[in-house]
Amino acid sequence: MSKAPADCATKEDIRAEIDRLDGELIGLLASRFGYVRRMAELKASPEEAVVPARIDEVLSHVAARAGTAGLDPDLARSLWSKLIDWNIAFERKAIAERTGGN
Ligand SMILES: O=C(O)C(=O)C[C@]1(C(=O)O)C=C[C@@H](O)C=C1
Repeated sequence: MSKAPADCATKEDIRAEIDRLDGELIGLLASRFGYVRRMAELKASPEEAVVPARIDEVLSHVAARAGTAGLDPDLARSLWSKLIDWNIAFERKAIAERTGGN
């Protein structure tokens, strides 16, 4: 059973909770990536991988939600920027391989 931070009495307790949450985060990130993979199948050319307006929207959303949740909005922006950069590179490559473009 999971323990709230205040109920953790030892460093081991805390690390067990961190490991549990990291596992959940990986599962969520893998689910998110499933949609990115599908998005790459629907885009017609590698140039479509970068969608600046949508990137701004996603970063604004996560920063706002982080702030509400008590997490630093800059941390959320930084993590999602990295994630989106990686997704863009993935999409570019996947679309180029499928269409023969570059
Ligand atoms: O919304 C898209 O078009 C996506 O491909 C998803 C996503 C993202 O990871 O959220 C990835 C790349 C785009 O430049 C913008 C957003």
